[in-house]
Amino acid sequence: MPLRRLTTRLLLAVSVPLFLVTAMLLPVLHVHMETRINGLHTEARAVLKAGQEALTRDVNESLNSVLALAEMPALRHYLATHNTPTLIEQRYSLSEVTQLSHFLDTIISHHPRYTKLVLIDNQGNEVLRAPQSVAPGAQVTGRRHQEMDYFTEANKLLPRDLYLSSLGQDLHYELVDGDTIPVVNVSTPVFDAAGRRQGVVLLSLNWSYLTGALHQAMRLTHEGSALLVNAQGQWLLNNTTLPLGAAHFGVALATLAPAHWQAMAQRHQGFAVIDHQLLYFQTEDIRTQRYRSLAGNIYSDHVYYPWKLGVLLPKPTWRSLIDEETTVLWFLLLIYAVAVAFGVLWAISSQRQRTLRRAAQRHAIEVSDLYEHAPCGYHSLDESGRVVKMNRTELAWLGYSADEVIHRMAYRELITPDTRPAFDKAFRDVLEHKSGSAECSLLTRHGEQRHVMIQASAYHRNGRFVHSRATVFDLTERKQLEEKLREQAMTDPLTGVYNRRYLQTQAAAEIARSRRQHYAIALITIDIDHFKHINDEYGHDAGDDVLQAFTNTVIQLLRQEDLLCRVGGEEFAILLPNTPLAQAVQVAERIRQTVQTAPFKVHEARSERTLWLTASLGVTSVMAAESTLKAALKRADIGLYRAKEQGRNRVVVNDV
Ligand SMILES: Nc1nc2c(ncn2[C@@H]2O[C@H](COP(=O)(O)OP(=O)(O)OP(=O)(O)O)[C@@H](O)[C@H]2O)c(=O)[nH]1
Repeated sequence: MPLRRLTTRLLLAVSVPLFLVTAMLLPVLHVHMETRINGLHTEARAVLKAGQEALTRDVNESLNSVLALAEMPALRHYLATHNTPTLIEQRYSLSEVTQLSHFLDTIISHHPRYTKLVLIDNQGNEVLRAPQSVAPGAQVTGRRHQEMDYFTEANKLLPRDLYLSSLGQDLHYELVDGDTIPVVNVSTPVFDAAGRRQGVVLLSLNWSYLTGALHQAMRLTHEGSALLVNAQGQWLLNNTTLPLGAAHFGVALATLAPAHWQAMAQRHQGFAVIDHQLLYFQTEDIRTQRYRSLAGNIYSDHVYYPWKLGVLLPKPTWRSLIDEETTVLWFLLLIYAVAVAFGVLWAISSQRQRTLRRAAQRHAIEVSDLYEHAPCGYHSLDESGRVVKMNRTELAWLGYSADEVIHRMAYRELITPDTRPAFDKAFRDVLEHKSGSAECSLLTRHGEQRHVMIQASAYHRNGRFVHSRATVFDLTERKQLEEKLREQAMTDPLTGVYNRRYLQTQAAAEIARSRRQHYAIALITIDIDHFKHINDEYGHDAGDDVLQAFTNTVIQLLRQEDLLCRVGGEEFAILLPNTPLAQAVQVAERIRQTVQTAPFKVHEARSERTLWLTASLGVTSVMAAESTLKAALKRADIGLYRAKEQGRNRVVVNDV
């Protein structure tokens, strides 16, 4: 049972702290998570902005380059000579062509952003290309560009207008240094100084290079990805984007990642959370960015020419949060460990406290039982002597209930008036000297007295008297025993009447009283005649029987206040208070006559025998001047001897 309780407590001790700590930490972690998510939004916006600006800047610079080339006098002139063949030999030497070609080669080769530059005359014929090594794209056959959109569309434009070939839909690829790369063709018409149309300049942009620069500008880590699609949702990056799987230039995002495309297609900009990833996107239309270039109008083969740039960042999860901040994890584990440790300590200590409490309760019950049922009384009194505590033993002695005594009675009221002074002194001693004792008599509810010894001490707390603690010993039995012993010492064991010692002590009191009350005291001594003969004839036991029977006979002849004592073997004395001598003589005579006529039965071996006795008596008065019985006894004895001498069975008065 205790093991089960300990197990339950341990479970509570572990689960409650865990629950509390979790309940406390959850809001904190939630706020932390919110902060991280807000930070992620800010980061996504910043990354998106950086990417968008980089891409726009690069494209705009490219557009400006095309416009600048179209306005180069040498290039204009070169195209003009082509449109007027007769002028070729006149105006352009081979070295000049070579020089122009080298110049353009230098420009293109120093700008990895471009793949090629092509000069096309009004008929769609390619008149110059830089660098020479770049092969035509898949859809460019030969060196004739009459059918190509970048020629046909640009050839219709006004000066400083630009035409961008499509991204994605009609893809253009070129073989550059052995790699097939997507390109974006930018073309613009070339006019001579007279405003005559002389051809078209085509600049092909290396889209792989531009998007590579985009990644760098966005500074994406391996966890983030860039998304770039055109208005139709075609993938415009030539790389592999891990979260979305393998992607290549021109693939439809709707196929690759339907949810992402759905989110991006509905709005121009915004964000969405897809599969624990945060997608931020923004639509950009380079044609509306012309204020950043020198272009007039920018055209393309579609009504709209936007691209949608997006950034995909993993949304933080609890797991990622913890992985990132291992210190926090350890801190959390530490808090949990501390909470659990405290809980376990609490469980063990509370179990121990419970055991100790139970032991203390048992001990208290035992102590209380000992206190309540001790063979002696216990009580405590306050400073005024009022009972504040009393055990059942003492309550039983007194015959009161606890409710009647405790906080209701002063202990003094329970003590007989004659012994109160002793109690008062002892209580004062306790108050002043910390201990005291007194022999008192308790007055019970039923009016009886109980002689007790009280031993008390004071209980102090912080130097102040709180209450007394008293032990009460019942002396009644001891008193009774003492009385019994005293009586035994004063009583003749054979006959049960008092002995000589008692006679002498009691006589002194009687003499004193007679003196106070002025009455006479008489004394009679009695001796059985020839008692030795009874012993000798019938045995000692028969003699004892005779002594007992004799005593009973005499007692019946006396008053209650007369005192019969056995003062010798077969010799008795009777003290007669308030008795004049004459009356005493009458008593003595009555005794003599009764003894003479009374049959005394003695037991022999198997029979009973009746004996007849006589007794001799001496009578005297106790004189007023005598304080002891000594002289009176002597006088009575003299009277007795005289009676013996005169033949026994007679009363002789000796009152001189
Ligand atoms: N059975 C018995 N005999 C006792 C007791 N005390 C004394 N006696 C006897 O009493 C007798 C007293 O004898 P004595 O003093 O000679 O006197 P007596 O025989 O009575 O003769 P007188 O007094 O002269 O009449 C003795 O034999 C004692 O032994 C007693 O307690 N029991």
